[in-house]
Amino acid sequence: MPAPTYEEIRLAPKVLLHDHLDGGLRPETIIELADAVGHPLPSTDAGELGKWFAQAADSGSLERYLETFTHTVAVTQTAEALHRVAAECALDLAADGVVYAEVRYAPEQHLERDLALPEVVEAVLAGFEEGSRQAAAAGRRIRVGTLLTAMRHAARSMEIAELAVRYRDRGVVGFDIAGAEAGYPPTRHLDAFEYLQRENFHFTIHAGEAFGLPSIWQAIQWCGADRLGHGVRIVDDIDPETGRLGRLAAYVRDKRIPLELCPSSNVQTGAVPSIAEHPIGLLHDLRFRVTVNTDNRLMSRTSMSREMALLVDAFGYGWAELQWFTVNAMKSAFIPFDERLTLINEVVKPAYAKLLG
Ligand SMILES: O=c1[nH]cnc2c1ncn2[C@H]1C[C@H](O)[C@@H](CO)O1
Ligand SMILES: [Zn+2]
Repeated sequence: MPAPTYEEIRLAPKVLLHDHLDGGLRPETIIELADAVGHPLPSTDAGELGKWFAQAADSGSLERYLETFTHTVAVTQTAEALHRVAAECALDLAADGVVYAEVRYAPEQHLERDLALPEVVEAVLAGFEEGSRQAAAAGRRIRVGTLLTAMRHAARSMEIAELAVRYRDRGVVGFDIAGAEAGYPPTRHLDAFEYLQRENFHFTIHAGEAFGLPSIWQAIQWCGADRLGHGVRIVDDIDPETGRLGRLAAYVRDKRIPLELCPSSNVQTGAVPSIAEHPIGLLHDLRFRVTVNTDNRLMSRTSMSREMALLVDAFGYGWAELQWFTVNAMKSAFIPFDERLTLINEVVKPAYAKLLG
């Protein structure tokens, strides 16, 4: 069977668990929003600006990669701006064939003007609803859940965890911590994770991206993370010659802990040397609960379809593997089990059954 093409992949249903709202703005929108608030940008030409983000993020360091967010955060400090970028996010994902997405952002980064935390959350939720409604009207159905992120270098994780729980029945489906990993272990936020567990809520933790096994171990065994944001460094606990797993890697695989892998982002931050050398190949072969994600579509100039197409090219994957990634992601989502099952059985499987022929 011929390899899936980019256009065929775009039309196939896909599921995305790790995508940052402030990492996915359209360059044109950044320019308009920046103009309205007088924020200076490296370029006011949409094509040039898109290139600038990709090049600046292509730094080989997570810290330098994160500096590019100054611009996207600076222009999203009002309810209108947040509503707009959330609506456009839902539309862009739907146009790319994503049928279910969990999109995250850090509410604490949008308080520079006069918004309060609940206003930030409400603006984004309303934007996702509006974008999803417009996408459905255009024949592209998408469901978007929100994860609230706390910044790991800051000290607001408890407040953000409480905010997430407060909005749990209005579209917020989980919690996350992000930001520079080295020097900011997840255990700094243990009180927030313990609170979330007491509330029977769900969370993922960025771990094992720019720092290795101790970060993954803490995220799982101290903090109780349901999923790992990236988690790619779990390969450090696998013998490359024999495929033999260390205790932590065995635990992650045995417990079916989902890995939110983001191939292009990992190449940009220097976590891996290239897509072809990305440990996703090994982790797939060893049947870890692997999922494929975009991380930041603007900084990586990517989409779910592009990430999948890159893997098809590098590893020779076909529809069977793309279905496996998609079902893995849907199984690992933070929405209720019956709703996940419905999406798997009524949306994902019938479409891939046709593609598999
Ligand atoms: O891949 C990432 N690792 C750690 N932090 C990240 C990554 N991508 C985005 N962020 C940060 C920058 C954003 O401003 C923040 C919230 O989305 O999360
Ligand atoms: Zn991320």
